[in-house]
Amino acid sequence: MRYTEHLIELDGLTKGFGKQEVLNGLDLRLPPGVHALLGPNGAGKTTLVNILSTLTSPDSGAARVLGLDVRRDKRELQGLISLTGQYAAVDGQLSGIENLLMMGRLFGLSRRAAAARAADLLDRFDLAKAAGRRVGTYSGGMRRKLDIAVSLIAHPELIFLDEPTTGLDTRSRRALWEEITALAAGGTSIFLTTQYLEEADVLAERVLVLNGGRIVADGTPSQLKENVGGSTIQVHDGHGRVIEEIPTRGSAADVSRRLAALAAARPDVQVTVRRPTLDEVFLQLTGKKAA
Ligand SMILES: Nc1ncnc2c1ncn2[C@@H]1O[C@H](COP(=O)(O)OP(=O)(O)OP(=O)(O)O)[C@@H](O)[C@H]1O
Repeated sequence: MRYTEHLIELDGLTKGFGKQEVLNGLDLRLPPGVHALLGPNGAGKTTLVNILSTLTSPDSGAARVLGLDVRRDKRELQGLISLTGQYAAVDGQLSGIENLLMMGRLFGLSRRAAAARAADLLDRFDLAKAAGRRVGTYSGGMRRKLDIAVSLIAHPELIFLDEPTTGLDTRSRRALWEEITALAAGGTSIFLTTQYLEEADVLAERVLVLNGGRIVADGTPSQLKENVGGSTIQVHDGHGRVIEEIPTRGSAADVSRRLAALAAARPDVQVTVRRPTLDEVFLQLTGKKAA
């Protein structure tokens, strides 16, 4: 990476709207990689992404992205990042392919490279048939997919994806996951917000949970699961289906006590023990169920 060992650095970052404090003094150091920001509705995920991508100014504190200050070095930073989500600009007057080519050229791809990459992305996101149509005539879902494709056309240092797969069909969601994995393998960092914990689990090296204006958890998916502790004993029926889940504290003593009680009551029952899921981590940290 060009500027610093840190992808994102926050020091005492705050942001509010009127009397409402949304980000309440965030401190963070993130290395390059794929990172997911989780949090209940209204936690401030979009607000943080907007600050990091220079769309919104923080009230106080510092935010550096790729070593650049989001306020002072705004222009330079804008040339190194791309953003998709509710605010990304796709021109409704242009066709799908024209939007892609324009963005590819803006990011410095040759005409030929931009055309090849555009054709590949249109195909992956099932937009090839509509490629020549004005985007103004696209459905909401098609627009969303084009918005994502536009942000992926070049290889910026860092891509922000704000709830990228909300409302996408399964095929497009998988296509996006593959694109993210391929971009990350090529050295592009990704910062995504998501309501889908499975998405964070599959993609992210590091997961951050935002709640009540603060980052309440920060770690790899497995670290977060370990912190929750409590493995669960699953009881299966004769067909291998789980018919009951018995929560435990996760210690050998507690698991064996509960297994002993189960064995005494139902000696022939089949069991497995599973680690906590990211859903359970989220529930414990925020008191809310994920989407
Ligand atoms: N421009 C604005 N003016 C006033 N309030 C705002 C503005 N933008 C966001 N907010 C408020 O700030 C809080 C955080 O909003 P934000 O969109 O960042 O949350 P989020 O975590 O992205 O939520 P969701 O998961 O629902 O998308 C909300 O209470 C929202 O109403």
